[in-house]
Parts: sequence; structure tokens; C-alpha cells
Amino acid sequence: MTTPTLKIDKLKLGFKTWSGTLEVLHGISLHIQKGERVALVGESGSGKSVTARIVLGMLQQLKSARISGTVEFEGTNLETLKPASRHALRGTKMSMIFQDPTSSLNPVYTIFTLFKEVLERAEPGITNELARQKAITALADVAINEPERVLDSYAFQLSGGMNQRVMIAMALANNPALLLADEPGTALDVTVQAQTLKLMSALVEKHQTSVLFISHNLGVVREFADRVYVIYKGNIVEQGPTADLFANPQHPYTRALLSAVPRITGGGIPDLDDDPKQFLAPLVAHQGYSEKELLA
Ligand SMILES: Nc1ncnc2c1ncn2[C@@H]1O[C@H](COP(=O)(O)OP(=O)(O)OP(=O)(O)O)[C@@H](O)[C@H]1O
Repeated sequence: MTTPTLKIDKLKLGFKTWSGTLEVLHGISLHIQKGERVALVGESGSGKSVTARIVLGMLQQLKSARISGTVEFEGTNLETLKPASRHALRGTKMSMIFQDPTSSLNPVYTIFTLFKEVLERAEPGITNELARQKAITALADVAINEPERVLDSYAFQLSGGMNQRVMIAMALANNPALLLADEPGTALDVTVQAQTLKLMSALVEKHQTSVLFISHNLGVVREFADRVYVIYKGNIVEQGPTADLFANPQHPYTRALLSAVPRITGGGIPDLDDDPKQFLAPLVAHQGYSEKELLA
């Protein structure tokens, strides 16, 4: 087997609070091969974003965070890297796309300035001319028609869909080996979200980028991911190739997610520990599952 782009092993995370430690991740393991698109799916608060943030090294500086387990990037344990080397990976070999593009792009600078900053991470001292050329190519890759105009604009002057594409272009500008996409497009309307995901999909395929795709939207995951991990309260409860998981979900939580029951029952995050039967009742009533089967 080839070295995975990303390998997370028994990752635990807790936050120290005044009343004790809040355990958020309970030892999750996952891997992503080169060019593979892997989804991490779960309800709000299940631990998806913190996982991506640990990979990027963004939580390690937090005094309250307690992290154990290993994260390997292309065979290197990230903990063994000096802070400067680890920092240098961000925006170059691994990059991230956030949920809300408009608030993630600094409104004080033009898109060109932001773009140049990204390109400089991989190529310090890059000239304005070359940066402009590269930015124009990257924007054209995400189907932006007037790249020159967009480069001289500020994020607040562009539509949400446009900003999302700008962000995808920036995230992929240095041809990273790993893209962490945290609910991309959730802040956009459904049609625009579908279009931008298609664009992203084509680009990562072309460049064989490995992707950790974070989402609670199984419809989107089905379109995009090769393999899925389902996370529930900081534990991976099920994983498998997308088609298998959709055809034959094993864990009750996955089944519940698939039938979108958590939203219909209106109770926020489903809590199997508290009252599994009540939570599963709609599945039994409307989806034809037996309670015994779901609780197996
Ligand atoms: N800096 C922090 N300090 C304390 N608790 C935190 C911190 N960051 C995250 N958490 C907690 O960790 C848990 C997991 O958060 P995370 O953001 O990973 O959830 P998520 O699955 O990505 O949810 P969402 O879909 O809403 O983004 C939550 O209970 C959250 O409140």
C-alpha cells in the first residue's frame, strides 16, 4: 500500500474548562490516499471542524486544548516538525476552504493582494506580474469570466458564489497535496453550492488532490466523496465506500442521518444515550425499519 496523504491515528482532543475537561474527540482514526476524496460526516458539534483544525495545526497553540494521538502527512508525523516547518505547510501543501467565503476573505485587501499573499507562501518574492498571471489562470480555472476585474475588487463587492470560487482558486493555487474543505458553500444557495462543488470536484480530480470533505449534508457527500467516515459525538461509528454506506448503512446513527430524521424530530443533535427509542421512532414509523434492527 502506498503512503497515505493523511493518516490520523487514535486522535483525542479535550478542552480544559473550569469544571473539568470537555472530551471532544475520543480517539478517531482515518486515512486518505493520494487523490482520494474522503468525507467526514456528522451533526453539528460532533467534532468535524476540530479534526481539520488539528490537521492544520491550528488548535495546538490553544492553552486549553489537550491533544493526543498522531497525525501523519505524507508519512511524516506532524508533531516531529519544528513549528516553522509545520507553519510552512499551511497554504502550500495543505490548505483549507471555510464555510462562509465572504467573511473568510479579509475585506480590507483586494482579491489580488490576498492572492499574492497565498502565492508568496510557496514562492517568496514572487513579482506582481507573475502573481497576477498566476491568479488570472487560477480564477479562470474556477470559471470566473472577468478575472482582471475580480482581482481588483474587494470581497464585499462580489457575490457569495463568486467569493466561494475565489476561495477555491486560492486554496488550490499552490497545488496542495491535501485540501480540507469545511462545509464549502453551506452559506450559499443550493444551486450555487452545487455549481461550485462541481468546479471544485473537477479541479481536485485534475490535480489528484486528496480531500477531507467535512459536511452534514449527505446529498452533497454522495455526489462528491469516494469514501465516508461517520462521526458521532467524537467517535467514528462507521466508515466505508460511499456507495456501500448509502446502500447498506450499519449504524443506527448513520441510518438516522440518511433519512434526515434528526432535523425532522426537531430536537437538535440526536442523543442515542439519552433516549434512543424516542429518537428512532420516526424511522420505525416512516421508513419501515424495526426497532430491534436499529438498536442492534
Ligand atoms: N476552542 C474551543 N474551546 C472549547 N470547546 C470547543 C472549542 N472548539 C470547539 N469546541 C467544542 O468541540 C466540539 C466539536 O466542535 P466542532 O466545531 O468540531 O463541531 P462540528 O462537528 O464541526 O460542528 P459544526 O457542523 O457545527 O461546525 C463542540 O462541542 C464545540 O463546542
